[in-house]
Amino acid sequence: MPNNKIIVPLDVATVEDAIALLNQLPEVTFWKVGLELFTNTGPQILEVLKSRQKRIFLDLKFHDIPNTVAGACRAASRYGVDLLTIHSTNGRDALKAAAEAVQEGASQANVKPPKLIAITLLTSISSRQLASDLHVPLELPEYALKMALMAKESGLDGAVCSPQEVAQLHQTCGNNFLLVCPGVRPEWADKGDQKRTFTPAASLQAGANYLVIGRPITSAENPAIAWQKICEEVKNLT
Ligand SMILES: O=C(O)c1cc(=O)[nH]c(=O)n1[C@@H]1O[C@H](COP(=O)(O)O)[C@@H](O)[C@H]1O
Repeated sequence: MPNNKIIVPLDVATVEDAIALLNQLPEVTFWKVGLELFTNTGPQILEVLKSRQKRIFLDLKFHDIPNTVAGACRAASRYGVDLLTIHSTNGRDALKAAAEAVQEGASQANVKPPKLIAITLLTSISSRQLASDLHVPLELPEYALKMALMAKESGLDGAVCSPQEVAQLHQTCGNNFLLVCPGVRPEWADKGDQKRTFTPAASLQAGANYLVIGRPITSAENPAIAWQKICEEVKNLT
């Protein structure tokens, strides 16, 4: 079912608001808990999601020195979530340390280790900003690919990338490297702060394993109808 490939972020401030979304969207099987909700309320929402048999993407985007990143990944892996993020710009040493720490944390808690995936380049950054703000002299697709390859070589399970780069990453990194794409916008939705977008159908056709789609659904006047429209768009895609 293609709609099992859509992850909806709980980008809200309170557990009550998160539960309201869960109730409005009972068909969503995979939810993302990110910085806003986790910083406000801690791990409480993870238990709510587990009690409803939902899959969980814990998107805490760790970025620090190897020892600190490893400690954070070890701790996060004890929650028994399905996906966990760190930034590829942590560098190779931290990525390797994080990959090991994920296994340690999960085995300490006797849970399945999460798939550890690295942000290649945030989907809110344009080619121009990559050059002018981040002072990266490479072309954006080449930079994203290099970040994904470093993550793969460091033992990570996959990467987060924009759908505009996913075909190239899929071709180079292979079928076993998980590719998760935010920056997904149906034709009828506002882009907001997202710069490198594709539609849901085009993102899946380009090879994304999962799509992260937030505001087009969660900020819609009727989230259930927005969800249905997106499911309709992707229904014939595998
Ligand atoms: O790691 C992420 O999920 C992420 C990486 C990235 O490069 N861009 C990005 O938008 N995200 C997340 O994906 C979600 C996108 O939400 P919408 O822009 O509302 O669809 C947000 O929760 C972001 O935190």
